[in-house]
Amino acid sequence: MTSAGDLLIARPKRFELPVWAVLLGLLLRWSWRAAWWCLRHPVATGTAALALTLYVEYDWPGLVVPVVLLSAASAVWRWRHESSWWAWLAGPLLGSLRRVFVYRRVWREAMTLCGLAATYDHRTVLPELLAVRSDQALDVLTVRMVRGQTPEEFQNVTANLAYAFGRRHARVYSECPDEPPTRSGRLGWLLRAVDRVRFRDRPTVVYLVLVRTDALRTVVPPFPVPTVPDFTALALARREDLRTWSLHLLATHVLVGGATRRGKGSVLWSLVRALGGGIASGLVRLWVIDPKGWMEFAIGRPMFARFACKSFEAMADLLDEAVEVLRERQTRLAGVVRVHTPTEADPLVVVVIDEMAALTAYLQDADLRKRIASSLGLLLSQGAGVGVLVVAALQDPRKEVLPFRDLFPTRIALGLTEASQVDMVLGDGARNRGALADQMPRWAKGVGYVILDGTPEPIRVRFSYVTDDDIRAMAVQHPAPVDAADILAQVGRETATEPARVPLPRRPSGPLLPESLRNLLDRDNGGERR
Ligand SMILES: Nc1ncnc2c1ncn2[C@@H]1O[C@H](COP(=O)(O)OP(=O)(O)OP(=O)(O)O)[C@@H](O)[C@H]1O
Repeated sequence: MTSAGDLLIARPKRFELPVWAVLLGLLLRWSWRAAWWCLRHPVATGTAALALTLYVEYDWPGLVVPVVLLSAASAVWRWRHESSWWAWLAGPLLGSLRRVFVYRRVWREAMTLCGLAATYDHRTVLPELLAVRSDQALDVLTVRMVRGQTPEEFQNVTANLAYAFGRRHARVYSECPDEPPTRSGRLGWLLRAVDRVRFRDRPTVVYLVLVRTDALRTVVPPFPVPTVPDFTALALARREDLRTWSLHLLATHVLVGGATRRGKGSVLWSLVRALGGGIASGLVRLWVIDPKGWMEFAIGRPMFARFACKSFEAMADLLDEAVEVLRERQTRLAGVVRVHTPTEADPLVVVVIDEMAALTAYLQDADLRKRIASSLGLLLSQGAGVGVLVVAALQDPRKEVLPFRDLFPTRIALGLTEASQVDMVLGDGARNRGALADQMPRWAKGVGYVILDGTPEPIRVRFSYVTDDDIRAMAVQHPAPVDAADILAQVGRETATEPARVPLPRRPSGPLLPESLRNLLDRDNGGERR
């Protein structure tokens, strides 16, 4: 049995330091820290040293005069070239101030409460805030993750991070959200070398983008119509960072998902507008299907090479003819090119379908529905490479409604009604990565999420709002050529009145007899067995 008297208590030996040694140690420690801080912040240190020298030499005028001169120079710079002023002066300055006075102050609390702090060796380890870069609308925080963390852990708490820093919108990127600029000129090689270091792949950091000023709150006016559209960059929307979001239309199909009255029309009309110059020159042919019957597209009719809006047979015919164009091009281009290049002789055919579910799910005529489904399946699986593209809008993105959802490589999600629909439109995990399309406020008409080429993270954009008057003006300025419908010698079919819808065959009315009995009666009457 062990008693208290048997226990051996071991105490570490304590050295008593004289007070002067303690004070000297503290002094050395703080001096080392101050020197290290100055080395890490050369601009702030240099500015402070300069200000001190000027003050000592010239008293107050030595400080006031340079401040006034620098402010005037800055104002002129901003007036003459605002973007470079933001990139080189205001952005870095504002970023440094916000880093110290906004983010560093609440960093520990925010990281801990958002569940991003880890514990190692009985110590709390936090993600490290490396840098903050600001522009007119956004703050981009470069954050070094704790060892063992992945960008997904940050993406899963994107909304928490936004609110933790007092913002409504945030996005987490695993790679630098900015692209390296194109450098040319005499010093281009040097700048390119610097960019290679600046934009190097950094798997240990994530980029947290916080929206400071929501640039998408105001309506975006229509973009100018280029004379020759660049099919790889059609300007359609404004991004959160005030840049223009451009659609890469070449060799892709586009799906626009959005609940009713969320602005699907503005996406389609922004696209039609961006293609305007090509419509008039014959470089693009728009084949438009509007199952809502004249509701959405009728005022732009002069711009369309083909238009079907009243009968579903005409819509099915239009799609069949698009398949014919596809087949003809496949035969002609096989072994010659891999991707069709639009020319006036061989234009890009864009089949625009508003409310696609009307053709794929709500159409009652089962035969017609099957016919439409088979044409759409062919167009979506084989049309992109030969320049027969489909741009479709729909409200309900479920598989039952749109079985070909996965055949659309480019997808746009406007305001949706359910969280699950976001991933249905943009792909698995898009909502976790920040596409909160189901939480759009009422004012956010025409606001949506898109996925940029090459990055898995979605960005928020607002499509330009093309009014009815703009559409009328476009129809006058950019009408389709008179022979626009004549791609496969089909002149006149669509300009002719659409065929009246043939009524569905009805079952002969009569006594409700069982099938077997009716067969027996038919046989007795000399009729054929059913
Ligand atoms: N980009 C936009 N900017 C501002 N307001 C817009 C924008 N797009 C649409 N709106 C507004 O939202 C309303 C609905 O737009 P739109 O008809 O395009 O929606 P939709 O999704 O096509 O509707 P539906 O489901 O009925 O087809 C418009 O009347 C317009 O006032």
